[in-house]
Amino acid sequence: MSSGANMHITIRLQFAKNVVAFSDIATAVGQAGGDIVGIDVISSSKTHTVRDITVSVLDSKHADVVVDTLRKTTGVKVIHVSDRTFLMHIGGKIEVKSKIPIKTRDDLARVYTPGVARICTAIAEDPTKAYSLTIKRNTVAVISDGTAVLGLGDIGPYAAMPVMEGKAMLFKQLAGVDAFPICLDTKDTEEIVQIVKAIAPAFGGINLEDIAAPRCFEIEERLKQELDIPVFHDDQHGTAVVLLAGLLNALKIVDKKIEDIKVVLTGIGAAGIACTKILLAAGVKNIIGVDRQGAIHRGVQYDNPYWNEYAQLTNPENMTGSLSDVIVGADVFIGVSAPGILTVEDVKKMAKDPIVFAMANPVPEIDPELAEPYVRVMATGRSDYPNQINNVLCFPGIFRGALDCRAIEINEEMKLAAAEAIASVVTDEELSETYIIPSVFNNKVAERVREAVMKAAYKTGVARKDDMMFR
Ligand SMILES: NC(=O)c1ccc[n+]([C@@H]2O[C@H](COP(=O)([O-])OP(=O)(O)OC[C@H]3O[C@@H](n4cnc5c(N)ncnc54)[C@H](O)[C@@H]3O)[C@@H](O)[C@H]2O)c1
Ligand SMILES: O=C(O)C[C@H](O)C(=O)O
Ligand SMILES: [Mg+2]
Repeated sequence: MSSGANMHITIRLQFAKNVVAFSDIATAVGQAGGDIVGIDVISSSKTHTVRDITVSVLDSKHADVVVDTLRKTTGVKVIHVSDRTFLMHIGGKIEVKSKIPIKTRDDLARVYTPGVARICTAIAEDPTKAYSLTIKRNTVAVISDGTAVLGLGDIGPYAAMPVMEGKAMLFKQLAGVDAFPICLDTKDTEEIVQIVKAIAPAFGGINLEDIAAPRCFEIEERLKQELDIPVFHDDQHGTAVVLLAGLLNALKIVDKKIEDIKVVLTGIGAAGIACTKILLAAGVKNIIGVDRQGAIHRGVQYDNPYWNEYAQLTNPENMTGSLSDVIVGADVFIGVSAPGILTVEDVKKMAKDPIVFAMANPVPEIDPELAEPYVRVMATGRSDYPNQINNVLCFPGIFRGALDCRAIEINEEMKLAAAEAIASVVTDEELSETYIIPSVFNNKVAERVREAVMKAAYKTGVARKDDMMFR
């Protein structure tokens, strides 16, 4: 399975009219397995025509096959090939816009010097005014060091930017939150903590993203202690919240109780540890974590201190061995690890009505099409299959709620409330094997999450804004 399902490429071709007809070109594309979904005439002379053809292909390898076929077709010259996804990224995906135009000298004197000085003085006298007089109240920093980007791993801060820009787009579109992507060229915990603290005045919240474990745990802990605005590591808590929402609904379908299930979870990193903790808090008793070298168990001293703690909290029967060994009889598989590590044979060893959440991005632990015949409920992190378990269902709404009540933190109660809110969007009548979790585009999600999170924030005393509605 590729990362580019439904990929479209646009090929600019010049062809000699007296040598080749467009129908020959279409046939060549078809024989190479491509599907022409759009044609634009760019120019035409007596002898030559230039056209852009948009072709649907399976993945980048398949794209090369189609382009090669055209290159070998007599009379055809491939001028260039572009990929629609690449085109969408040219120049980046977001920009800053002013709310008010500066048309006159008078406007200038208000938005800028000298008028702005009065505003600055007011904030200097009362720093809480930063919430009413600056972008702070609606702005979140999306911070990454580029070390655990999707499932691509440590690809660095430049390569991480497109993901962070995408997160900013989602914050804005789904919850009206202005988010700014900041990718740091350092992997040093202390330096990251100091940089984030130093830039915090502009922001009402900090969303940490794609920072590898175990460093991400310390960074988050330190920032939570040292800042008075919410700090939330999306890959840990956003994922955990959405996973719990999906699992609560999937268990209704298979009619199993959360206390009775056996869960096997792969990838004991940022997402895996947080998912495990939320599941334990929600009542799961038997959960076994598996990383590269097998099941995490007591009896080994791990270099990673978080794994030693993990072994204490999980694996009640202290099972050892590989994923294939421990998956026997499991009711639920959760993957937040790497592509293709769960086999069909493994799925066949699971208990009746298996639930498989293969959430590695962009390529899941098992190809849903291979797993499909053997599972009862299948979910992935992807948008091109049903049941997308992705933290995008959580982070816009949870920050919307936290910003609106000016919460000092996002605590456990707020996360559990968010999970229940997401799950509740799917009604009992709607619930089915292919609909356990609402779509990213369901506009009820962010609003429900916001309300539930604010309620929990007021209840737990972390909201700073007076709001009689939630008292
Ligand atoms: N669907 C979602 O919403 C969502 C959210 C967060 C993370 N993810 C995905 O989960 C994965 C992990 O993300 P993370 O932020 O926790 O990264 P991470 O680097 O913190 O952790 C990844 C863990 O997986 C382990 N791992 C790698 N290959 C493995 C293998 N073959 N078998 C067992 N374990 C293996 C690593 O050793 C590490 O402990 C990524 O693919 C990411 O895209 C999905
Ligand atoms: O970015 C996503 O789509 C989900 C998640 O944050 C991930 O890192 O995979
Ligand atoms: Mg992420």
